[in-house]
Amino acid sequence: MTVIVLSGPVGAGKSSLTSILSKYLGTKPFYESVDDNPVLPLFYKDPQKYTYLLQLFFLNTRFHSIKKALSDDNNVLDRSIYEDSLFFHMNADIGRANKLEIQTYDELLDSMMKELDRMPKKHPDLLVHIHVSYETMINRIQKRGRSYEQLTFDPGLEDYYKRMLRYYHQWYEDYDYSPKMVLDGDKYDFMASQSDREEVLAEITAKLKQMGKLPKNWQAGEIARKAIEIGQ
Ligand SMILES: Nc1ncnc2c1ncn2[C@@H]1O[C@H](COP(=O)(O)OP(=O)(O)OP(=O)(O)O)[C@@H](O)[C@H]1O
Ligand SMILES: Nc1nc(=O)c2ncn([C@H]3C[C@H](O)[C@@H](CO)O3)c2[nH]1
Repeated sequence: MTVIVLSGPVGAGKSSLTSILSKYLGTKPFYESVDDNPVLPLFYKDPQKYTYLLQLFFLNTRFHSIKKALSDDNNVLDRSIYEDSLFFHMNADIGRANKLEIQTYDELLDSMMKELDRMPKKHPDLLVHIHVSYETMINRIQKRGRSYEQLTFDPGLEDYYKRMLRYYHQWYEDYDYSPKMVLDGDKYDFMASQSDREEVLAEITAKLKQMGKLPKNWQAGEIARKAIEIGQ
């Protein structure tokens, strides 16, 4: 099997699909640190003050989970380490980090990536990017309901999220660490529609098959079929 990373902006559906896909493929899910992240609410309240600390927190937790995930050739990861850099530089571009912080962060990330050279695998086998429009993103953020991510909490988040979508567009175009594919997150409701869920899983497994990363006779067994059922 293989290491798959899901990418995409806030609320795109990465955690949800990580759960579905890992059950479907019978692999282990690795989630981003959100509910146990003490810095995240502080950041949304005062981004100017907490950008740097939040980035270090994410880099640290992501690095630990990547090391675990890449030493076992059988996982699905919710977000990539490459997106940490996207977030940091996006925040730096709006004046939330100074030159020294930028330089220190970039050097630290570089050293961490070099450290990964010693792992059995450095990059994922496949990046699955979930593309969403601004409208979908906002709907999903509202649906999930984390208070500090809402536009009512900070109207400035509208610009922040629109900027994020632009940065993600360019980031995905430039990404070349592994094969990649994009899913239309506006079109597929893999949370409520069983046929959408089946289509999304079929797209991913077709890509893995084409890459030779699925065993030749791989068939969705009993447990995999359960992952397709809504409510599982
Ligand atoms: N394709 C989809 N169709 C409908 N609802 C979805 C879809 N994907 C996710 N959702 C819903 O949108 C919300 C956000 O999803 P999720 O938490 O998986 O996003 P995420 O990309 O992991 O976000 P973040 O980067 O902020 O952690 C959840 O309420 C989830 O149920
Ligand atoms: N500033 C910042 N830098 C990151 O590296 C980063 N990674 C994730 N996040 C935010 C987005 C969601 O609110 C929430 C869950 O993804 O955490 C980040 N925010």
